[in-house]
Amino acid sequence: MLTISRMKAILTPTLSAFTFQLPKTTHLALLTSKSFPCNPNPTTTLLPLYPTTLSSTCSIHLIQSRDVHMEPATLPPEFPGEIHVIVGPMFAGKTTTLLRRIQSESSNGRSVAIIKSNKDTRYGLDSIVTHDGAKLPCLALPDLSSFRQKFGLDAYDKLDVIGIDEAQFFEDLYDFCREAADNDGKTVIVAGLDGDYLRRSFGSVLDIIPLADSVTKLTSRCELCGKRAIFTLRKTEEAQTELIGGADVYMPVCRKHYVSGQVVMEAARTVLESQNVKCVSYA
Ligand SMILES: Nc1ncnc2c1ncn2[C@@H]1O[C@H](COP(=O)(O)OP(=O)(O)O)[C@@H](O)[C@H]1O
Ligand SMILES: Cc1cn([C@H]2C[C@H](O)[C@@H](COP(=O)(O)O)O2)c(=O)[nH]c1=O
Ligand SMILES: [Zn+2]
Repeated sequence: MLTISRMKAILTPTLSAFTFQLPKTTHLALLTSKSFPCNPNPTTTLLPLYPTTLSSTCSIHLIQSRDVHMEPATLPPEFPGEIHVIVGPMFAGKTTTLLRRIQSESSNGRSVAIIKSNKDTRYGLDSIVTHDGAKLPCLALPDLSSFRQKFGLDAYDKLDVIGIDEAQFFEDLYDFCREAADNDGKTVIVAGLDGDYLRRSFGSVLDIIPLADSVTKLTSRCELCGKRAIFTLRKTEEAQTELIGGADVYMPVCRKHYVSGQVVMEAARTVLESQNVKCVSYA
């Protein structure tokens, strides 16, 4: 087991970024359960070497620096990044908030870029557009892992802030955000739906909450009563999770109208489904 002082010693970056070197006169030994059969911990452990206290049945291998081979360690950047998450139902102002934050970062002299999913082709692929018509240029991509390559490696290095809209459509959201903030020092601002039309967790948006510096949940106005809307009701009978659309397909609703609306829509979907099944069985 690692003591606090040993953990501090390991975490204190007196080591180079790419090599893990032990001085030749080290009093540390890398012991595994194989080389040290009486070790109660079966995993590889860094332990102090105190030969006098060890049982004579144990064989010990003192590994000198030239023998140690470890994967290159990546130290955090000098200025670590940040992750800010904006969630809420449709029409809550997520894209508007993202645009404002990006514009404000840009006017503070920071270099910015916005990514959206190429699944949403409603307003073309070269800009993100709010339900009010405000827009900013963006890159529409199938996944986030292709961003560095598409944006250009040099341009990526110079980038300070990355905005991601429609985050629910990106499967690799977690890895991208972690790497961009932890390793590359970027500020990442993520906007997306926390829940789908059935109020189930949507894509990987909720997975990045543990990585986030801040989480903002926005609300809209219920289209049926004007109260605070926290859910998105799908007005059509389609049942698949992903269905691109705007006010023609969805409306923001309060809890009461979600529950009553969902009962009506579920009943309609069930009727349509049973009719489809009949059609298929007659065919
Ligand atoms: N029921 C609605 N139907 C259409 N537009 C709406 C509705 N409710 C609000 N809006 C408009 O949508 C704007 C928010 O748009 P946007 O930022 O694109 O939201 P989000 O990204 O959360 O879907 C609001 O400022 C408002 O003008
Ligand atoms: C609820 C819900 C939404 N979608 C789609 C519909 C829109 O194309 C986007 C959300 O856009 P917005 O910027 O938040 O207005 O997501 C979906 O595919 N499935 C759903 O359940
Ligand atoms: Zn309502």
